[in-house]
Amino acid sequence: MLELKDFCFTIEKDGEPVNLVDRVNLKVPSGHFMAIVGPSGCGKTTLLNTIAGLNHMSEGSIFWHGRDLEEEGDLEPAELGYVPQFSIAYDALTVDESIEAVTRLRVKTRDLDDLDLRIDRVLEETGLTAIADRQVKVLSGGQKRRLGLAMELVTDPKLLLCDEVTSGLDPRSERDIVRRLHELSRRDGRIVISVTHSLAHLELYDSILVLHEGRVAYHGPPSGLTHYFSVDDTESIYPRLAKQSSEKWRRSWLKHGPAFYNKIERNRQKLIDEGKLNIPEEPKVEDPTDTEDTPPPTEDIKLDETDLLDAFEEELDNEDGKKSRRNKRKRSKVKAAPVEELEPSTEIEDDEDLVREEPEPVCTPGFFSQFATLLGRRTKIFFRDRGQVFLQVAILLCFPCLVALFGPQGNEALLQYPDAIEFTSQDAVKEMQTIGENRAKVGGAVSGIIMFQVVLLALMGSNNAAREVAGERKILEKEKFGGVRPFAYLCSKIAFLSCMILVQSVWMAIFVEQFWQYPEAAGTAGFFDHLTFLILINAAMTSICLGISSLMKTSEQASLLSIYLVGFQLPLSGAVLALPEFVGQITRPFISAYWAWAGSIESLDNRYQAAVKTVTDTPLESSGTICLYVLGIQIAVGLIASYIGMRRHQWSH
Ligand SMILES: Nc1ncnc2c1ncn2[C@@H]1O[C@H](COP(=O)(O)OP(=O)(O)OP(=O)(O)O)[C@@H](O)[C@H]1O
Repeated sequence: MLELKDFCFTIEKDGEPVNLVDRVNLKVPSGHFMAIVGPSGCGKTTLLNTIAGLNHMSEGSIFWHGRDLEEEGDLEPAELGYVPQFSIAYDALTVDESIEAVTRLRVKTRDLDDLDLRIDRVLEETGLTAIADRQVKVLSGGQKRRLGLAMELVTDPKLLLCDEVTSGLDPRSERDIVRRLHELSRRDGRIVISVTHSLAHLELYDSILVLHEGRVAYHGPPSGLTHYFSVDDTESIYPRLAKQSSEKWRRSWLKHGPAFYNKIERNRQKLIDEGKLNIPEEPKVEDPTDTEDTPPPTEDIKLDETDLLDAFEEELDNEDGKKSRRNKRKRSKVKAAPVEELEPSTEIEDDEDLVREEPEPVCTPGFFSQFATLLGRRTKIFFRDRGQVFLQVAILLCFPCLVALFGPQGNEALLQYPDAIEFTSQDAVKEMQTIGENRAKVGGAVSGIIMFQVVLLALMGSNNAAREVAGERKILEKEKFGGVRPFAYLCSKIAFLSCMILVQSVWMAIFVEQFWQYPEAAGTAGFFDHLTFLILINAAMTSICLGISSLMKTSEQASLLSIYLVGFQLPLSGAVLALPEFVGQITRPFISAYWAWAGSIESLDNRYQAAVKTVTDTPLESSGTICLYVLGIQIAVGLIASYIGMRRHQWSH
């Protein structure tokens, strides 16, 4: 049983509190299929999200089988399934792979057979078996919704919340989904709550909750809807709702709620007696008006309350289609059709299958298991996306080629000043001038080649990470909600991006080395120091852009900010033009390119260092270790920002 008492979700608008969900009192017994309907913007999704815990309840209480979730802790991720409006599967994966990944992330399975059994079960329950090896990107809208459903069913949730899973579907697919949800509510006492725009197929639900401006206007069986609202058909309900205030509707429902609950309970009891609901006996539903005084009947609405209740009760006893006392009114389009009269779905199991063994409690897998699954999935998605692979390979090959073009300039021999300088002849002056020009030229080329490598690797780093989290934010939010640890997610990103960083940086250093020999000091490991700085600049930009990607709301914002960040690296590094001293002191700590450039120059042969210094007025950091530390700090800051961003709740529907 799910029970809401004076359940509110409040926001601040212009400094005033506004209840988007207002004092909702509700009881939903086990094995129940409920629809939430109402005009656009009435708060259906907000109510669903607040029940799910995605919005924090402002007031009231929520009970799950008598347990106060606010005080005694939330539902376990496995107990709750939430099917959002958007697709939660990666286009590049197949149906089977998507379900497998989500099972591995959310369920600690005993062995591979157990995993296979689970996957096969949900494929069958959602009618996806025949298309299990099809890629998500080629699925129809209805198939994608069923996949979303399948991905939630892997944990066998006891409470399944669906947000407009039928919107935009053709009538056949819509009916198919509603029918499946109906079937799912008949198993293991599962409660299925579905927000829907559609007023079709309401007869498949056990109860309908009508919301108006965040308040309950009705909650009862579908058969009572038109009577309650004194309308001829369900389409007329919304115009009718608008005729009086939501507060009056709320009060009216509080008055009549008990009769409707009795009917819900009687219907349910009937299903149990007929063996169509395999749930344990539940205590009788109590009067929902216990929570507040029953208000006086509403006067504006011209409903004779006693009449209405009588008519309603009479109709309850007339499910075979006999006319009620209000027989002058046309029959509702949502005539209560007993579930057993509905045409059977070919893809739904027989009733005998509904009685299943008590499932084992589902445990969330550990960190390493989630990490391995996330990493495996990320790698698979990368290699499946041919466009992405092609782009990465093109960048990998072209960028070092661009740098190599300048190799010959950097290879030019560095002329030496004579030990004793005598400006006695014009030739000597000319020679000194030539040496000076040569030093400036070689120094400029060496500095330029290093900075070119650094900037291109910074660009690669930004390209690696800018969309990495923001591009899949919704899926991340959904998976966090399902029990995925943000730290496992972060580590999987670190592992995946580290491979990219190593390949790009090592290849850049080795390829360029073939055309321009790094002038390291004799007897030192200058080239490896340079390689380390190339790896670090790529890692720093990747890490910072990963942080940006995690903190930004959209991938467009993240990409734009990352591009600006790379764009500022070259001018603010001071490698081309020296910045005014005070500006340089302020900006330098944040410019990764400066530290990688300065660190690499520090590992050059002394003569080349001196040559570089002749072409730049920017003060060069004389300790490579400090450059290493600064880049290390930048990487750490980026990762911390990434973690904070990944943990942060950014659910949007
Ligand atoms: N976090 C929020 N902050 C401010 N306003 C919000 C927030 N969440 C929802 N709203 C507003 O609350 C109202 C109800 O939104 P909700 O999405 O729940 O409606 P709905 O009934 O599901 O609508 P629809 O049927 O069009 O999807 C809307 O006006 C929406 O703009």
